Amino acid sequence: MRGNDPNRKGARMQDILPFAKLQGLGNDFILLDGLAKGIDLSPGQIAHMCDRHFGIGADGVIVVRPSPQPGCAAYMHYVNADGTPAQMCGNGVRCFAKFLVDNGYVPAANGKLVADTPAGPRPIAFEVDAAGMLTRATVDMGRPVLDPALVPVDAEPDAVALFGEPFAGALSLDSPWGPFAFACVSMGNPHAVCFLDDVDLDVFDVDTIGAFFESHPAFPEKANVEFAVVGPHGIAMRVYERGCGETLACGTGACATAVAACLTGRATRETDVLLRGGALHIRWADDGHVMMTGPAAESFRGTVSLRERNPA
Ligand SMILES: N[C@H](CCC[C@H](N)C(=O)O)C(=O)O
Repeated sequence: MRGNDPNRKGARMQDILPFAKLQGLGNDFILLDGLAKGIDLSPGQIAHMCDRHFGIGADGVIVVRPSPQPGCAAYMHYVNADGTPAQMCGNGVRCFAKFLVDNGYVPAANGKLVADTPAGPRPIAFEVDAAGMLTRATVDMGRPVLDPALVPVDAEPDAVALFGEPFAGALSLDSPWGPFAFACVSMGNPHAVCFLDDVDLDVFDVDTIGAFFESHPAFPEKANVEFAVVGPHGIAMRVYERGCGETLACGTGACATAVAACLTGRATRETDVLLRGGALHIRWADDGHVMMTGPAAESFRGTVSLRERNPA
């Protein structure tokens, strides 16, 4: 029988990777352990894995790699569902921490670790359950970057007209649905936050309008686009992510939204961002660092074939 051919089995083993599927508020990721053996995937392989019909299905892939930085537990290599890499992923880094703790790379008793990321080191304090599995984490997401040149965004100078407050990364962009005012912030990755008034976010066409602005020329590296409505219980927000589309939650987007809301007089320095997948607690600390607290959970584990491709 063909199934007993040792040569065939050898070929199959090289093409199959174990993975873990984790999520933070429904923002879901495929995690691959690259600590012992290097894992380099093509954009096509990433896109196949993330396809919700032809692959596993996810918003992105996280490859856990050794970190050269002293004091860092490991390095988080994050890739969007379309195969494009990104500098930071807030929900992803909580799942990254969970992967390290649950698999024994970091002792649960430590209660903290430092994640190395393309945006720099990110200290994390985590909670575990009775079995020592990580359940929630608070991530020091670093300082927001407000200089338009570094977001990057081709901003306009006159923010006061848009927000009633000075804001460096402000601009108004025309669209088939009228003008939209954005407050742009980087958390290591670019975000364009639009505050909407008197809009029911549940029926707002995030897919169409978000896609229009994600690739707008005003954003040289594209942008994660957030639509936010400030309310009595926090900031409701939906997000169209760069390289992915709408996700149920976005940690860096929640941080960017909270910072923009604070700077434009719409919120205090501590608030809940209410996403479709749940709430993230954001505190913009006095030292300028943004602290993000939220859950992380494992959905399942499995093995994935690297030979498969999406049909053309
Ligand atoms: N979901 C991620 C953001 C991914 C950002 C990525 N789409 C980009 O290109 O910057 C988060 O929780 O922060």
